[in-house]
This record gives sequence, C-alpha cells and structure tokens, in this order.
Amino acid sequence: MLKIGLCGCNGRMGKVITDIVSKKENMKIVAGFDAYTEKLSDYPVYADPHEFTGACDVIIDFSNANSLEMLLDYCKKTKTPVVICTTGHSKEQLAEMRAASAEIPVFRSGNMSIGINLMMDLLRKAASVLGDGYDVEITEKHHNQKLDAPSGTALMLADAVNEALPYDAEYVYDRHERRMKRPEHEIGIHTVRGGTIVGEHEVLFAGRDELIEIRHVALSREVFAVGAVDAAAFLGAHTQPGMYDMSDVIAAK
Ligand SMILES: NC(=O)C1=CN([C@@H]2O[C@H](COP(=O)(O)OP(=O)(O)OC[C@H]3O[C@@H](n4cnc5c(N)ncnc54)[C@H](OP(=O)(O)O)[C@@H]3O)[C@@H](O)[C@H]2O)C=CC1
Ligand SMILES: O=C(O)C1=N[C@H](C(=O)O)C[C@H](O)C1
Repeated sequence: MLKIGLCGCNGRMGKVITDIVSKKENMKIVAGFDAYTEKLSDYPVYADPHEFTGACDVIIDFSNANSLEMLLDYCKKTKTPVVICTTGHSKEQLAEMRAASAEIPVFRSGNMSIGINLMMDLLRKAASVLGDGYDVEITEKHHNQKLDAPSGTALMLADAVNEALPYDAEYVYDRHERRMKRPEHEIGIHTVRGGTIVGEHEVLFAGRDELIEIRHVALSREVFAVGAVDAAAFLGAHTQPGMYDMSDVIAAK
C-alpha cells in the first residue's frame, strides 16, 4: 500500500487527486497539508508537514510555490520522495530542488499530462527540422484563478524548443512596450486568463508563407491528476536520489 501525503489537498487539484486515489486499492492518502486546514476528506490536514507524526512513502505537491522550502525541509529530514507539480517557482527555488535531489528523489514537471509530454517530443523534432528561419511564438490560456504567468507548461515547452534550436533563444514575455521589428532568435510567450479554461497551449512556428501549429487542450484536471498519481507510484518504486520527470514514468511503462 503506497502511503501518500498530499500538499495543497484542499485546492482544485488536491480534490481531484483525493478522488482518484480513493478509488485505488494499492494507495491511500494518509495526510494532507494545506494553508486552509479544514478536514474535507477522511485524512487529517496540517498547515505544516512537520506536524505530521506518521510517515508517508511519497508526497504529491499541488499547492503554491511558497510552500517549497517547508516541503523540501520535511522531505529531506524524513527522506520522503516528492512529486512537485506546483508551478511558478523562482530560479533560486529551482536550484533548491536540484540541491535536494542529491539527498532524495525529486520529481518535477510543470505538466503531468501524457499529451504535453508527447508534445515536447514533437516540438524538439519540429525545432530541429525547421531550425533557423521560423519564428516561434507560444500562447497559453488558463482560468482566471491562476496565480502564476506564464504557465509552467509554457516554460517547459519553450525549453524543449530551445534545446533543439541551432541557437540559444531569448524568451520575450511582452511586446507591448517594444517599438521594433521582431528580432530573430526569440521565443515569444503570451498569456491569456479567463473563465474556467483548464489549460491550453499552442506553439506556432511561423516561416515565410508557412505556418505550423502544435496545440494541446486539457479538457479536465483529471489528465494532470492521473499523471501525478502515476509519478507517485513510480517514485514509490524508485527511491534513488535524483531529479525525475514524466519522461522517466513514460519510459518505465
Ligand atoms: N504540473 C501540473 O500538471 C499542474 C500544475 N498545477 C499547479 O498546481 C498548483 C495548484 O493548482 P490548483 O490546485 O489549481 O490551485 P488551488 O489554489 O486551487 O490550490 C492550491 C492549494 O494549496 C494551498 N496552499 C497555499 N499555500 C500553501 C502552503 N504554503 N502550503 C500548503 N498549501 C498551500 C491553497 O490554500 P489557500 O487557497 O488557502 O491559499 C490551496 O488550497 C499551481 O501552482 C498550478 O499551477 C495545476 C494543475 C496541473
Ligand atoms: O494552474 C493550472 O491550472 C495549471 N497549471 C500548470 C501550468 O502552470 O502549466 C499546468 C496546467 O496547464 C494547469
């Protein structure tokens, strides 16, 4: 039985994870951690994981970037592997994750869906074939409650394109103050927020007289939750310290 701790348990994603895990026989949520500590499910909820005196095999985190330090401190002290799905971390926080991965398994992905992870492969292929001469513009759309912009996924997609380009692109997030033609070797990243959009990402390669668009639309939060639960099961079986991502889970299937 995989014992899961769930950080951000009372949030939108926390509720979907709780629902999916409740239907599984081989895993169980033993504790929740959330800024809002009301007990909404059958497990106890703590503001700080250090208050939890039991043990979990893995923690899934869908909370807020502010929770990272507390979470990593607890995971390092208790040698608990962690699946970080939260987005909006600073460069310093990303470095803290890498440092922690010398001691514990740290899984991180800005998007847990299989579709986005396949899209990253397609983008690497497109960028390596198209190379120079095609302008790359990424547009992401999310619900009006989302705190961070651009989305973690948009940054992941930009990195996938950038890795395969023959040059190191500059990421440009906003053009409204610019009064110049579009320079080469940029990746434009654009954010839309509205209503209840679950998550849409589109990458445009715009060349001379030719457009290639690769688009992913999440129609429900389940696509992320299923991936996160798969990642938790993967870390339950891979206890070696290190950084992991969805490509490891897909390769192990
Ligand atoms: N990687 C992926 O595939 C996906 C990632 N995400 C990311 O997951 C995160 C959560 O998304 P979502 O569920 O929609 O957001 P919500 O705001 O609905 O949920 C976040 C929960 O975390 C709680 N929280 C806030 N601060 C802390 C803290 N310091 N410690 C513990 N809990 C805390 C919030 O409490 P309160 O409301 O009281 O502040 C809230 O209950 C976001 O960063 C989002 O971008 C979302 C979907 C998919
Ligand atoms: O906040 C969300 O909702 C989502 N966040 C992730 C991101 O920042 O990319 C993933 C998904 O698109 C939903």
